[in-house]
Amino acid sequence: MSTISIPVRTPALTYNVEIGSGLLPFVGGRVDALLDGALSAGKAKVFVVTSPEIARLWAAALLAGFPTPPTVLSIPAGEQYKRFATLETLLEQLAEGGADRDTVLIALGGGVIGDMTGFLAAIYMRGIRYIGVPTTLLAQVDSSLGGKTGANLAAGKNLVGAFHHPLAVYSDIDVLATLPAAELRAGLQESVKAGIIRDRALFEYLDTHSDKVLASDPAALTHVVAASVQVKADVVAADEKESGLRMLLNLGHTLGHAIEAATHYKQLLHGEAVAWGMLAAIAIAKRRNLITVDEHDRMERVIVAYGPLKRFEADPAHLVALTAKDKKNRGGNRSFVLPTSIGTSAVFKDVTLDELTYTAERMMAMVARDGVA
Ligand SMILES: NC(=O)c1ccc[n+]([C@@H]2O[C@H](COP(=O)([O-])OP(=O)(O)OC[C@H]3O[C@@H](n4cnc5c(N)ncnc54)[C@H](O)[C@@H]3O)[C@@H](O)[C@H]2O)c1
Ligand SMILES: O=C(O)C(=O)C[C@@H](O)[C@H](O)[C@H](O)COP(=O)(O)O
Ligand SMILES: [Zn+2]
Repeated sequence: MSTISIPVRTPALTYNVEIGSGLLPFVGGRVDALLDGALSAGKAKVFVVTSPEIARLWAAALLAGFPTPPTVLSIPAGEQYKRFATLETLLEQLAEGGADRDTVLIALGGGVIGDMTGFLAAIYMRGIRYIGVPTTLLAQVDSSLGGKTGANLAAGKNLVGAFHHPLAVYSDIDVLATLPAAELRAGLQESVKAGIIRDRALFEYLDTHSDKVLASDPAALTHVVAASVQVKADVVAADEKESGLRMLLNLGHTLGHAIEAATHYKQLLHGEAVAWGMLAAIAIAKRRNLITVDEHDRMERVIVAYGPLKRFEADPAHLVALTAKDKKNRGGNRSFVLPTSIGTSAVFKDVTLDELTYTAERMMAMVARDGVA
């Protein structure tokens, strides 16, 4: 089996994101080796956190590779469960199951499972280790690395959490075969984002290979996952805690997160909300002459190609009001990520309420006109 390993370098540790087909049955052995044989020696317990549907599809292949059977904890699927109530249930289950400071958690699932398992690992006994086994395209290209973990509040997206990196990430491209098409498309919007902010070659690839990518061609998906992970690994290495450069990974998220909160995390997938947020951001960039009309139209075409852009209900003024909760805001100023070309971007602290209102109203007009039911 040939795999690609991409290191994520942080001040405290360096870990690898391993990407390949047929990786799942080998994860147990790799984790045991990473822990110097602690699993086979019975010195560390493993808890796999997942959801019933993912467990049905992929848990057997993962569990078979462990020297001793891990305990499986299951939570319902969906963004609306990325909440404290779910975490509390899991924390009690860890304690009842005898998890201790040597325990290792495995996140088997998409970004919701990954963000919550990472947060569990950050707070259980003040911090234990975890491993990512991402099963959605979104989690493979973005959420499984970088150490942002957390949960949502009614007031806003990801308003609680901790920076806590995994020990390693194992991305098996084969698991994407069972992913619903809408989830694949939503995840690919984070790759489009990575291309727009920092990697023109990735953007061009997504533009010119959309047929193969959307048909889940394994070679095409492997390329997209590896290139997206490289973008994120480079950004995280330069700015782990998001004091500057890392904000670029938030392109489309200022309004995207506002849409998710306004719709109570129920109407759109995260990547679908980010797609609308990116359309809004490129509209501001065009209006400011940061990008040419041609660049704008090409970005718009690629975002739409990886759509469909789903309809949702929200009041533009409410969306703008929700951006006040954005974690990137500092000293009363909003930080807004805008592209400056295809493959470059910057953080702007002078985006006005008028610009936000213009773009939110324009976006809601597009939702009404072009949004897919
Ligand atoms: N921490 C980060 O850096 C970061 C980055 C991007 C997104 N996120 C977060 O990630 C979350 C979105 O993640 P997501 O898009 O993976 O959604 P998700 O975790 O909700 O998973 C999507 C759906 O796909 C199902 N599923 C997962 N794998 C499957 C498979 N292989 N086959 C069939 N079904 C499968 C899940 O059960 C779920 O119903 C959001 O909460 C977002 O905020 C975090
Ligand atoms: O890793 C990052 O940094 C990102 O911003 C990646 C985003 O795709 C992701 O949705 C992240 O969860 C957003 O984090 P937040 O800090 O804006 O809540
Ligand atoms: Zn995101």
